[in-house]
Amino acid sequence: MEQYAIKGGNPLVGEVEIGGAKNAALAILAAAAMTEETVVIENVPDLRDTAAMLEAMESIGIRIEKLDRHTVKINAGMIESLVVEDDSIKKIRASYYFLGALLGKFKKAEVALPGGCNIGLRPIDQHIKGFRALGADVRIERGLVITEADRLVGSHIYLDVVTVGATINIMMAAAMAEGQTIIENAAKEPHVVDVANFLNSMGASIKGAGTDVIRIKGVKALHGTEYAIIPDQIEAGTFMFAAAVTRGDVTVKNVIPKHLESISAKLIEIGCEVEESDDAVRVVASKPLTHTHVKTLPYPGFPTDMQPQITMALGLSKGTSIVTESIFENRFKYVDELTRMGANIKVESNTAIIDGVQKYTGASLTAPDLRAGAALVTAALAAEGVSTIDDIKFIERGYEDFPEKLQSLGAQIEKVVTERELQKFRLKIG
Ligand SMILES: CC(=O)N[C@H]1[C@@H](OP(=O)(O)OP(=O)(O)OC[C@H]2O[C@@H](n3ccc(=O)[nH]c3=O)[C@H](O)[C@@H]2O)O[C@H](CO)[C@@H](O)[C@@H]1O
Ligand SMILES: C=C(OP(=O)(O)O)C(=O)O
Repeated sequence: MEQYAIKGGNPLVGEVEIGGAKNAALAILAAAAMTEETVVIENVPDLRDTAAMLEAMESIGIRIEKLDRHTVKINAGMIESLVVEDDSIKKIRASYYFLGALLGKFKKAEVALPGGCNIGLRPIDQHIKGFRALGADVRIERGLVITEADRLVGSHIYLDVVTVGATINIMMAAAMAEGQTIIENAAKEPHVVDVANFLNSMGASIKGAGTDVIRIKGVKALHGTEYAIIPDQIEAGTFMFAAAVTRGDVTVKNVIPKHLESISAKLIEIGCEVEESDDAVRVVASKPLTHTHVKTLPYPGFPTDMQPQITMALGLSKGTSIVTESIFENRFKYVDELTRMGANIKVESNTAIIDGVQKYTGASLTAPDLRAGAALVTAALAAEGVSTIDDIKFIERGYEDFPEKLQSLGAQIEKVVTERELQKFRLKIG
């Protein structure tokens, strides 16, 4: 069984390069199916989720060529099927992007219902509402979402909740619809803007991405492009909090500091120093951490994908903190694991009430999902003693070379497979 073995206690110090944004990459890969021409995408992170997406694309006849670890050449000119039900795709959330992309281009798609992190109900009613508003028929049969249309016609769509997935999906479907589509109450996340920029680089006409009203003028065809994906806000934020809890000094490089503002603001509130430059942010944690309150919100609010990381840090911060999760109803499952490390956290409905403790101690832990898993890794890096973390496949969904990057900052972490390797790790760290 693959595990991370971690000996805590070393402050993380140094510089770390942040990769391309998972949640932008997954949508952009699907959107590359919207032209027969060749698309080259750079800064694609090498993750379990992107591998699953590429595998699913190949399964329907899309040609994929990896030019290097992070650059993918895609040609969907010979697409053979509009049914995406590859086994790998059932595990990931972003499979739903094939619906918008294929419906937009081919007016038909059949895609396995989305998987992804088990953090709440995660309905797709707003995606469906959007496709129907554009004139598509949508039904769910045999575990597939089936959507088709004779023609797609632009429409005025008001989203009932701010949803990243539905905003992007409707934007993709509307990119090749007849006439204008207006999405109101749209999500404003950096990856919404990145997908709009990508589609525009293919000849789409999308304005307003990054605000809550997006206007899309449908075009007849999209063309090939070369495009580089934005840096991952959540990977960067995870390293920033790892610096904070290990009392370290870490510079995250190749980031867009603007995208990290809500994260930087909370780190400053809890006692860290944060220095921004053009494409880097340095976090120095020289003072003891202190309490704060935080509520997850759509961008530019504090991201739900950083909620486990901040809760983990507040568990080690002086005083009482409150974290309110307003996006997903079941995103505190990891608190039981933190409790096993000595944390004093009480969860009531969507709120965690945290009484900071002086230290965590190493324990045998299991990652319940992607970000919770990353938060447990950082908790273990701050803890006294050795921890092991199981189910790291969740963490590998969203973090490329996580142990290696942490090692480069001085962390004692290794991926081990056998009991013997674990024993070797224990002997090595003494
Ligand atoms: C692959 C991907 O990009 N995943 C991200 C995406 O997930 P995902 O696309 O699932 O998240 P959404 O932004 O769509 O969800 C936001 C809220 O809207 C609700 N909702 C959503 C769609 C819908 O049709 N109906 C509905 O009620 C959800 O249950 C949730 O409460 O955005 C989330 C919020 O930033 C992130 O945590 C995920 O990492
Ligand atoms: C929740 C996440 O991913 P997904 O939506 O793919 O499950 C995440 O990236 O934190």
